[in-house]
Amino acid sequence: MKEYIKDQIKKSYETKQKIYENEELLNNIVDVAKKCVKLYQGDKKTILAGNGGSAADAQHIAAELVGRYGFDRPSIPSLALTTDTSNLTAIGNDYGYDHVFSRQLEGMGQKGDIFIGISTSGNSINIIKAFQSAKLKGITTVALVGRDGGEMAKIADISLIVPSDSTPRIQESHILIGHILCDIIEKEIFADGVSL
Ligand SMILES: O=C(CO)[C@@H](O)[C@H](O)[C@H](O)[C@H](O)COP(=O)(O)O
Ligand SMILES: [Zn+2]
Repeated sequence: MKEYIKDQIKKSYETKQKIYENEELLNNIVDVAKKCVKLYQGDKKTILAGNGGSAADAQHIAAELVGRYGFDRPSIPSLALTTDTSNLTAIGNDYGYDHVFSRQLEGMGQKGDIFIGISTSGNSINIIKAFQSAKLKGITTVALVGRDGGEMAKIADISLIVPSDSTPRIQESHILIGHILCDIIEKEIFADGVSL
């Protein structure tokens, strides 16, 4: 049993090691961080969504920005589309589950916002539909995905593809990337910044 646990931990840090060595992915994280920092000056926001574990990641990241990540500072606007059960059930019931995020994005997204869709497969239809709505509204799309990036990576403005085929390992890396983004955004806006 202990060997099995150690093997799981090893697989997790091996995935993170691959991210550490992936210059393209690191450059894309820098790109997303810079764009998110600019949002604050323009009174715009990050919007996030995902299904299952990725829904938890979406609201976790939004809460780090609206609340605080590492130190006290003014709130940074961010919205997770996974938290309002009235919206989710009404839209799901009346239009279908595929529309639960796109409909909210149409209502609450503004030109200039950034939408981060989180999916391990890159193929969740409700996120793909939200990307399509985002494009129509002039909202930048970021695919935080895994595997081959799926359909989401094909249509997103920027793709952060975790190099793994394992759903849990991808999710663990997604929250690592989410935390790094929150850390940079917070420091760039309200502290001395980091050297990007
Ligand atoms: O957390 C997990 C599995 O680790 C699950 O809840 C998982 O997120 C769900 O099956 C999702 O529906 C998977 O969707 P996606 O990552 O392919 O977009
Ligand atoms: Zn999970």
